[in-house]
Amino acid sequence: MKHEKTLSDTLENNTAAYPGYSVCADDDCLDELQDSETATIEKLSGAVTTLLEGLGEDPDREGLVKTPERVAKSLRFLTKGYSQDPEELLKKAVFTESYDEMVLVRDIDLFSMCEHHMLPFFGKAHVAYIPDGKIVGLSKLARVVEVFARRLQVQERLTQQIRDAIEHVLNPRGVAVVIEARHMCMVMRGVEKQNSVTTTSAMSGEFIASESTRSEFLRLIHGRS
Ligand SMILES: Nc1nc2c(ncn2[C@@H]2O[C@H](COP(=O)(O)OP(=O)(O)OP(=O)(O)O)[C@@H](O)[C@H]2O)c(=O)[nH]1
Ligand SMILES: [Zn+2]
Repeated sequence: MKHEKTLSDTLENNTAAYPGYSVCADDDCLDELQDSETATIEKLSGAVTTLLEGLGEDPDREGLVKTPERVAKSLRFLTKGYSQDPEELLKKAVFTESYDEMVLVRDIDLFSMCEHHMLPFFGKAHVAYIPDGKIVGLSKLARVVEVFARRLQVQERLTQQIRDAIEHVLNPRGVAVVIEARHMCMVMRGVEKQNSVTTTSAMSGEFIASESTRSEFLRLIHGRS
């Protein structure tokens, strides 16, 4: 949908104005988009003001006057994945190629927010697939991670969604995704375990059927190739 594409391009630039306006070329479309974004920022800002009051803060004191709007814009950026379609994004760079060995992009930085506490979790994703006649632009694998990470998530679902999007678009011989992340809700509060790291994996096809393929992937992501 052209509105969504324009909005996500804009949020990519992390701005409330619309300089990234390029997909949707008519003024009505731009106005509609701006109105909708302004309304969203206003709604979020109001909620942040309520939060500040709930904390016993004075939202009118100098340091906090702009905070509701800042937080609103920051949240829009951190959840921009809602307005992006990961499968469309992958389809932008699919090429016919006979390469049929594993392709692995390792150590993709990711920042997400847990849906339980809306606190960050962050770490690395490792994404591999074995092509079956089609390859995809390497950056698109990292972009897919980004789209799903920029939503409220649980790590397990994030891992599976990345696998499923690649599976749907490329129909490869197999996909493997491993995410290693630290959850701030377990570090800064709650159980307060500073060094805990959570690992999740989602695989398909040959990564499940062949133990040697799975072992090769695990060896490669841990840098012992
Ligand atoms: N499975 C899973 N759990 C998560 C993720 N992010 C946060 N959590 C957990 O979500 C759970 C929510 O548990 P609750 O008991 O409802 O919330 P809580 O009282 O704040 O829990 P504590 O964090 O243990 O203090 C906690 O165990 C969190 O560690 C995630 O990505 N996957
Ligand atoms: Zn949490």
